[in-house]
Amino acid sequence: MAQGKRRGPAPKPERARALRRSQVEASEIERLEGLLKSGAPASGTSPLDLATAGTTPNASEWATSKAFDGYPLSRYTQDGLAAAKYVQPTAIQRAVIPHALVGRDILAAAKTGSGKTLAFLLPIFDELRKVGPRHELSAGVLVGGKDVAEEKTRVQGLNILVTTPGRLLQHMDETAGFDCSTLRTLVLDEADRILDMGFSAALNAILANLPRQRQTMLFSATQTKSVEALARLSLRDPEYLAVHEKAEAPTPVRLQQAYMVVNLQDKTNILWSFIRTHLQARSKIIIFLSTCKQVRFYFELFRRLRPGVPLRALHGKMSQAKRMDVFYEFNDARAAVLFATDIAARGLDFPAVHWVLQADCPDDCAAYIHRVGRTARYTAAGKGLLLLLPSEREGMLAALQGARVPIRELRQNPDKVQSVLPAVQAMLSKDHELKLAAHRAFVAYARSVHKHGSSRVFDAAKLPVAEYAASLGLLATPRLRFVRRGAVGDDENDEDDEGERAAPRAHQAAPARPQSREPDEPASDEGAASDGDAGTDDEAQPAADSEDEFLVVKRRHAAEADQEELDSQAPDTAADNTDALPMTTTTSKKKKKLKIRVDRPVAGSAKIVFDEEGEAMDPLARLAAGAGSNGDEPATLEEHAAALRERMALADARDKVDARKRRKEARETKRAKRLAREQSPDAGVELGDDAESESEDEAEAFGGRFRAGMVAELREGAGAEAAHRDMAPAEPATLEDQEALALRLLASRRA
Ligand SMILES: Nc1ncnc2c1ncn2[C@@H]1O[C@H](COP(=O)(O)OP(=O)(O)OP(=O)(O)O)[C@@H](O)[C@H]1O
Repeated sequence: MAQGKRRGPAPKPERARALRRSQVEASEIERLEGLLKSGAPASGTSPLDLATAGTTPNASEWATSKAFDGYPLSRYTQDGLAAAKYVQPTAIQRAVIPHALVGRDILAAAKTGSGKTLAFLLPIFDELRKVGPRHELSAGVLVGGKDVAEEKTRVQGLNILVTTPGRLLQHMDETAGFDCSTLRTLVLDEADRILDMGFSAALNAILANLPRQRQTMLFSATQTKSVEALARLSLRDPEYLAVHEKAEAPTPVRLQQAYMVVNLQDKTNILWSFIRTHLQARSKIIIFLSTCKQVRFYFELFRRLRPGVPLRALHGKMSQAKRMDVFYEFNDARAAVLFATDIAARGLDFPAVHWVLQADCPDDCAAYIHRVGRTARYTAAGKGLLLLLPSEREGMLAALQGARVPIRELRQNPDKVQSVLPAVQAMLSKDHELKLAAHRAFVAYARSVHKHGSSRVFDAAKLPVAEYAASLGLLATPRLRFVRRGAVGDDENDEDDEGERAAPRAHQAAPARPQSREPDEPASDEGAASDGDAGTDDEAQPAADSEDEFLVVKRRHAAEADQEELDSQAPDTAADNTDALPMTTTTSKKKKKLKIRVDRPVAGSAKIVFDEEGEAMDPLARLAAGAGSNGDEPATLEEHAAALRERMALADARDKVDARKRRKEARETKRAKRLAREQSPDAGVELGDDAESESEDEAEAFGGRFRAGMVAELREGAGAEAAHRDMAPAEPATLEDQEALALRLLASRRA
């Protein structure tokens, strides 16, 4: 068999395929480049304005396309868009993409949830096409909270780099060989925030290190003067594309916004009630608080109280890995509550968030807009509720009105506000960690307000600190060392040696416990409440009713008359009047019914309850553990504690009088004995022994023990007063005496 002449190795099939692919890609790039050159929008115009209604542009008029497939994007990018079901670009995308594709610098602003991310990602992806069709992509995310040493080994030669300014600067400074000289496109998302956070110096340093020939794009949802200044510094002949500039409001159209004026000390009840009343609707809720410590406290507290919905917490003190976990968990949840600081206020795109509750007033209007923008994203609807203290109302509303934010006043339906404070206090009394968390939350919040100074919105001097402490379950108000005397709260603040003083009663009335999880409700997978079932008393703890019954509409101002009705939130039409009722946490009827009877033992029995370790249980802890075991419980633990304190003071006074009387009697007895001895030597010995046992020292000691007895009573609960009175005159000396006393004590309690 004749052998043919060998002409070298035949091309392998893969090689042939690769060759064909690169030829196809090369010709595709050429075609797209041609389109980009011929159909680019004129500089200074917005493609949105160029678009003519109802007409389909031809290929060379791609700049006005209303569909992604009309843009000169590579086949890979088009396939990706189709796979992700992105068909029509949003307004900001239509405005930005045509300019961005031809490499222009851009300063863009659009409302939250309007699709800014894709507006800058698409041009980046297509830029990579130009880098080289056979290029293998490498991408990196550099953010704080990760292992920087490990990052240093991986940051070389990245094609796409997503980073925070601080971390980028760190790598520029510290990572040998970290090279940005090939950078072609720089995108700064949330540009205003970068500047707010004091990163302008860092940013200037970064810009100085980047190649001058680059495309730079700045995006933000709220355009500020500082962003414009940054644009002047870093952009070349930029396109200013603010697509919602002429919109009636700076917030999404499908967002319903309301505010409610509340007292600081009512927030715990309101938060609890809000969560409980939105259970049935299986809502996804984000609750914004000012500080990490508040987030921690409410998360830890509420998960122990088991509201019947998964709870999550997100704040800046968490590791990056934990943050990511929480992000995905909340992302995937159908119904959940996320307690968060402003770390979750910007850029995060959680799907289907129904409610954003700003429990603490945001720093400013921009912060408000970003926070509330976590709901009503893209075409979804959503609701936002802002809680304002009376002192914050004027300043914040003026700022919101100045920015044309359509917000109207609601007030809480007092029948739907559930008082959870008794349970909170009970929890704290037995859970040291939680008490510590409450203490820290209190100080952190006060500090956060204090740091604002006396601004138009925040007024530290007007904070009802003692009531607030009580509302976090603290029986004493933590000392605020950073507050000058009298600036926050009253002067007593600094006087207590322990750094604490007794808090006045919280602004709450009747008791109610958190409702137990209903059988069909999902358990909070953050861990069960440590004290078992939190109670099922339906009367004291209304069931999770219709979510909207919690809020009722206040009479609207004339200017708000045209605003879309929020009447679904106002089943109680009788409540539709301007004069909001003062905040009450339950009806006076309930208050009366459940009022504590200080002359009766706790829950009908003053018997001492021991825990598993054999320790006598604190009555507050006992109430927490057994709350709801019967319907005859005291009104509130706070009332209970106050009553006991009062009784202790009374008993203490009585004790002193008794002790004085006994000392006097002892002296008189002594004198009588001495006289008798002097008169009758036979009687002396016996009487003398008795006199020894009733020395003044012992009388003092008795007084001491009696006070200890009152402390014990505070521990045991109400109802032991009579027993202590009985006990007073005859302190038992022997075991038998003690047994006899114990029997008397028990008998008096049963009576
Ligand atoms: N053209 C589109 N078609 C369908 N969905 C889109 C489109 N563009 C964006 N989205 C979706 O809209 C949501 C919001 O987009 P994105 O996160 O980009 O908003 P944003 O303007 O950056 O908001 P923020 O300012 O709050 O960060 C995302 O879930 C995104 O997938």
